[in-house]
Amino acid sequence: MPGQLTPLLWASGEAEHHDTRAWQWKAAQLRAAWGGGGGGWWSRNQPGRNSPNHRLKPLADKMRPDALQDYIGQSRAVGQETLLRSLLETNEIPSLILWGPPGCGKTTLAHIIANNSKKHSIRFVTLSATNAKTNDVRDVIKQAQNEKSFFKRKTILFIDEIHRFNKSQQDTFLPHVECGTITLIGATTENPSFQVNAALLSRCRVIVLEKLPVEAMVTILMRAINSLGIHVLDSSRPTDPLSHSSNSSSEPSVFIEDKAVDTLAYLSDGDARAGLNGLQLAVLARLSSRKMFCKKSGQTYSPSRVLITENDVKEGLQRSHILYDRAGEEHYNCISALHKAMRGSDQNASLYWLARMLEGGEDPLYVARRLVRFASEDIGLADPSALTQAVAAYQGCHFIGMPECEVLLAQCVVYFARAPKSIEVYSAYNNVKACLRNHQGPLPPVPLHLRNAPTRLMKDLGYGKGYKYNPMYSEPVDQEYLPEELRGVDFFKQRRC
Ligand SMILES: Nc1ncnc2c1ncn2[C@@H]1O[C@H](COP(=O)(O)OP(=O)(O)OP(=O)(O)O)[C@@H](O)[C@H]1O
Repeated sequence: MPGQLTPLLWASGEAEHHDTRAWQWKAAQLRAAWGGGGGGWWSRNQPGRNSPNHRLKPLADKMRPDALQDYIGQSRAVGQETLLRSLLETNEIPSLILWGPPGCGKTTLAHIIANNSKKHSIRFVTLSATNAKTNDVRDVIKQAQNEKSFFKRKTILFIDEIHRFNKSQQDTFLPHVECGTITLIGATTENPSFQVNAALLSRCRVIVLEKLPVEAMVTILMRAINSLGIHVLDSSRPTDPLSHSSNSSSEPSVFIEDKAVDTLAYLSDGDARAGLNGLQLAVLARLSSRKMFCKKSGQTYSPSRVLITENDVKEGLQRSHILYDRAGEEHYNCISALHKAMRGSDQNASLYWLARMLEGGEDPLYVARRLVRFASEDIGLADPSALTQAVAAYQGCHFIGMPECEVLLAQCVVYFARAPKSIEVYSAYNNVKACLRNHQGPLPPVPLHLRNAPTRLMKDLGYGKGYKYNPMYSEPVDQEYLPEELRGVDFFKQRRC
């Protein structure tokens, strides 16, 4: 295993993330790779090549298994001895919430259930909470009611990213799950105890899916590699595949180093979509740059063998990651850029970073939570109403969801960019925390005069003795409120104590 590499987080060039032109250039390169030079080989070799729009589908979608026996890993959730497995086998599907990290197989499991249910004449309807409106849910429910009463047909409603539905949207289907008009299957990357209505949650079985382990990732990648007709090169037998040019067809033979497969499996961090996208981009990039220049003849030629190396897959993974990443580095880069733009009072850039996140499918509540923090950390007492604004924006987003809530966030972001800034409270509080953390030995006792004395014994021990009750004095009271050993310390002025 490549020890020093961190999954999905190797150096990607800070400047590139913050440079729009670099971003656009990467996207253009990527598009070229998808439809460009390698496209011919790709469309002739990829799985599902006979379907009319097969060139448009990502490899991950094409490799999605249709049956449970091809579903890799996740044995704790759907292994042989599990309850869910026996329910699926007898086709008794309960309402489910599939909870797990991106690319671990939630949609795939729903797809397998859909396939199975079609065989038993059960309707399977899919909605994505990122773009479905409450009316879409109502339509599905109405149809489900008709199907149930006229044809005795059951309906399974699959809602991808169910956590993006707000409370009132989730309330729409609660009674229909309760009375059995629909069986609900929701998929979410977020903890359902916080993001799914308690009433709805109590009517669903929560299935926890895990990050796919490296071995499962290798199996998934190897299936794709085999179906693409790519040969795996055994690194224990060092031969140069490019030196053998026995291939007579015009199609190149594609090879991949075995360590490239291992590295891809490892760096995908349990996300099969990232791994398969990375593989696809590595192959396409290598194929599209296949033309070589021969110094001797002065002509270009295309070698009949192409080798995908460890570096190619890293590059492929990095490219796919930039475009599809919602849970990784790009998500943190963008929120950091938004925070800094607001801190720098640049309303223009603040709006840009906000839109870039929302358009990329970011959860609006994630952004709203950051605004609540910003209100106190960066604006603080320079404009205390900022905190109210942020909390209101958070609640508004929760009530109305995307896309309607985007303007609430935009308003709040511009308000914050324009607001006066003060870190007085934030840094004073940090000074107090540093003081407590750096303290050696037992913490100083609370001064006796500041202690409450609800019992006689406490009074006898001197609790509350000498305390001056401020409202009784017309002039400022001279009284110490810090422990004895901190006397004179001013957290608002000094950095450390
Ligand atoms: N357990 C699995 N077995 C085989 N292939 C898998 C498995 N999990 C994922 N895949 C592959 O990865 C692709 C992406 O998986 P899927 O769409 O199910 O992820 P997801 O958990 O729904 O992710 P997200 O939360 O990002 O939507 C699938 O199309 C499939 O090719």
